This record gives sequence, structure tokens and C-alpha cells, in this order.
Amino acid sequence: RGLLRRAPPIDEMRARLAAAKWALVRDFSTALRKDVVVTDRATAHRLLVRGGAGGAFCNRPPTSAASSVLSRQRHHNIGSAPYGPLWRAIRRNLVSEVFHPSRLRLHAPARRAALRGLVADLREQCASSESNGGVALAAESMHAALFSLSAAMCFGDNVDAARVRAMADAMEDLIRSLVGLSIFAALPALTELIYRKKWNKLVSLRRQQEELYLPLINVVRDRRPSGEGQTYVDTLLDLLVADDSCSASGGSNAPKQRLTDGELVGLCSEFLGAGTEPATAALQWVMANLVKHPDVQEAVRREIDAVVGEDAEEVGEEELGRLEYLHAVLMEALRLHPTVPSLSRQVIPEDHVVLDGRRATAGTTVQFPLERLARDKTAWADPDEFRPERFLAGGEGDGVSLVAAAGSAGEIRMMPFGAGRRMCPGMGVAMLHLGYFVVNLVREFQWTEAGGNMAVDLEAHVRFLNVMKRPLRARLVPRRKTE
Ligand code: HEM
Repeated sequence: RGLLRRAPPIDEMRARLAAAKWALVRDFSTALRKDVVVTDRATAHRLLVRGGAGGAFCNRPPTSAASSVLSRQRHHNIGSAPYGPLWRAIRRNLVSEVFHPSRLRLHAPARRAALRGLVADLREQCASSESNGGVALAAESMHAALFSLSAAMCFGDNVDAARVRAMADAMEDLIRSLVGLSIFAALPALTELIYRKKWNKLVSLRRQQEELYLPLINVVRDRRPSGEGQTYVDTLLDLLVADDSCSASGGSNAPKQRLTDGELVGLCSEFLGAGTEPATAALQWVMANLVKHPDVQEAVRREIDAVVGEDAEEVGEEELGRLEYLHAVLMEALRLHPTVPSLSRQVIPEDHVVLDGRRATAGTTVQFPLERLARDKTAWADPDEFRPERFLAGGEGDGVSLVAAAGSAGEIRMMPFGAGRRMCPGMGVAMLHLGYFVVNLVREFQWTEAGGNMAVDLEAHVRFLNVMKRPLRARLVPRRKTE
């Protein structure tokens, strides 16, 4: 009886057992992985841009994307696919069919609708919170706006708002679960057996995605072939891909087939997640820095008034190329707060990767920590300071390109979108969305610091992404009258 009384309650014992089991699995996998971290800018350039002599040094370690994990690394999206014909086909489709400038222009109405929705939402929050000084939950509103934009580009702009919200919630749930799931990528069979609960959770999240996405995919399928497809799903339905297992080279003789429903769901999930999450984090970092630096915020406004004029209804996306100071602000925020914390590549037998004078063995994972590389004292003066002027003509960052291979003189000074063949294919559209939202949000509102636990805190929370530890809240004062 005494023993029973002293024993912790059964739930607590279960929790302790689960924690011990988890720690064991995590340690086991860490012990198996061979990680090298590259912090030298010239080495990063040599490896990422020039590749591993012989091979391309273009593979990632197994990822925790749901499709890949649940299929034991057999089904892939762009980010998880091994370097080969499948990756080439689905990446080329995204870059040249969806993100080609002529196609991107077709989504201008969706961008305008997302911006208008965001501005209206922020105005309403200001009005209803007037008693506490117009503090707005900016982070949540930005996420909703960017997610609805990604959903419109993926499925079309007629998806009802409730379903868009359900997809956004499901994505949030998935990302929260992914944080603890890298273990599934490393040791799928073992963890499926002993970490049943997490596995089942992933299965149910994936099922939820299928229930949400497949009816929308079928709507697109049913209305074809009438007219030019404009959505991501349209392009995927047209796509024929070679099976990686049939053709290592991707030659034209390899049999080609349409994507399965499972693959379509995985690719849509990647499009919505990769298209929304890092961009929302980046938008928050930019606006947070503008709250902390009212002089910079004012300078952005002066540039808008000079270039676009005070009376224009909005700053159109075609004006962004003329806003040099705005560009400098975006570059500086991306340098200081790269929203993807680290790039990773995995050495395969064909790669000849030399590190510290020795050839890295196949299986070695090479990490490139982005913030550390971009805050290198030997590359930037006062690297931790937010100073957009450094990117203006004559500044130390003048000419630094986001395509790290271009104009980088054999070293990498920043690469928030990665580098080499696997760099982010969404860079152009991400910069368009960031510029368009920032410039119009600055024009519509005066952004100032809220007090207490609503104050802007630039501390980062680095897990899956590098996000603000305290989501952005700000006191907003509308600057323009509504009609
Ligand atoms: C501010 C926004 C964004 C940031 C900071 C960002 C950053 C990155 C980074 C650092 C990588 C890894 C690159 C490498 O390994 O060299 C990446 C990959 C990727 N990103 Fe983005 N990204 C953003 C927006 C987008 C958007 C809008 C999309 C569109 C759907 C997108 C789709 C992807 C995909 C598919 C990959 C994998 C590429 C591959 O493996 O070939 N990203 N992104």
C-alpha cells in the first residue's frame, strides 16, 4: 500500500515514459547523423554555387514533409525530391508555368484583394480597440491575408473563406507537429513502431489535408479543358513526370505519367506552406524593424510620396521597381532575420566535397546557418545593426544580390533564399508580395510601439522557421480616409 501511495499517478508515469522514449530515439538518431556546419563564406560559395566536383551537391537529407515520411521517402514534393528528373519537372513547372512574370500578372487581382482585406481588418481592429490605443494583432491578420493569397494562386479565387480558414488552421497544426518529426525522416520504420501516437497524428493531419484539398482539385479538374489554366493545380494536372526509379538521367525515353492524387495533395501543401509561412515571418520582421526605427519608416513614406504621389489609391506592384529605399529596407531585414534558419545538403557518393582538406563521406549532412553567415563581422560593418542605407548606392551592400551566385565575388554575404540549383524558386514572388504589402501598409497606417507585453520584441524563436518570439502587435493610426 505504502509503495502504491508513493508511486506517481499513472498519467504522470506514462508521460515520463514517453519523454524517456522520445529522448532515446532522438539521441539515437543524432548519433547516427554526421553533421558538418559551414560558417566560412568562401567555402559556402564554393560548395553551394560550384557544387561538389563530379556530383552537383544538390541533395537534401531526408525531410519530414508528410508525403515523404508517410511514404517512407518514396513520394516527394519539390523540396524533398532527390536531385533528378522528378525534381527537375516539378520545379520547372513552378518556375516557368506559375511564377513566370507573364503568369504572375494574372494573379494581380488576388494580390489586391488580399491587401484590401488586410487593410480593412487592421482598420476594424483599430476602431474596435480605440479604448486601448488602436493596438492590432498584426501577425495573425498578415498570416490570414498571405494564406488566402496562396490559396487563390493554388486553387483559384472562388474558394470560400471558411475553407481557406480551415486549410490555414490545418497547416498550422501540421507545422506544429513537424517540429518534432525530423526523427521520422531519419529512422522511419523504427519510429513508426515505437512512436505510434505521433505517427498516427501525422496520418490524421494528412487525411485532413486530403479532405480539404481534393474537392478543390476536382473542381479545377472538372472545369477543364475550358480556357487557359491559371492556378497551380491547373499546371500540375497538365504535368507529365518521369518516374525517378526508371530513369536516373531523366532521358526523353523514360516513361512519363500524370501525378497521382496523393502527389497533388503533397505539392499543394508545399505550395501553401512554403508560399505563406516564411513570407509571413519576413513581413513581421520588416514591420517590427520599422516600428523600432520610426525614422526609417518615415523615409519609406517620403519615397512613396515622391515616386507615386500622395493621392494614388494604392501603390501598384508595377511601381515597386522604382522604390530603391524600400528595396534596401527589405534586404536589410532579410539579412538580419533570414526566416529559414539553415540550408542543408547531404553528400551522395557522386559528390566530391572537400571540407578542411578531406573528402566528406557519403551521407554527411552539411549545414549552412544563414543568420550567422549574414552577420559576419568581416563582411559587414556593425553587422547586428538595422541600417538599410548600407544597400544604397555607394554603401557596403551596394550590388549584393539575392541570387548569391551573382556578383558575389566568390563568397556569400547573405542568402536568405538559399543558393545554387536548389535555391528558393519562390524568391521573385516572395519579394513581390513583401514589397507590395510593406509599402501599402506603411502608406495606410502609422506603425508605432504598443506598451507592456504588446511591445515589439526583436527576439527570435528558431524552430522550423526563424520567427518573432512574440508575434507582432503594434499601435496603428490610419493615415488615409476610407471612402
Ligand atoms: C520570404 C519568403 C521566402 C523565403 C525567405 C524562402 C526561403 C527559402 C530557402 C532558404 C530555401 C532553401 C534553399 C536552398 O536550399 O538553397 C527555400 C526553398 C524552397 N522554397 Fe522558399 N522562401 C520563401 C518563399 C517561398 C515561396 C513564396 C514559395 C512558393 C511556393 C517557396 C517555395 C520553395 C520551394 C518549393 C523550395 C524548395 C526548392 C528546391 O528544393 O528545389 N518559397 N526557400
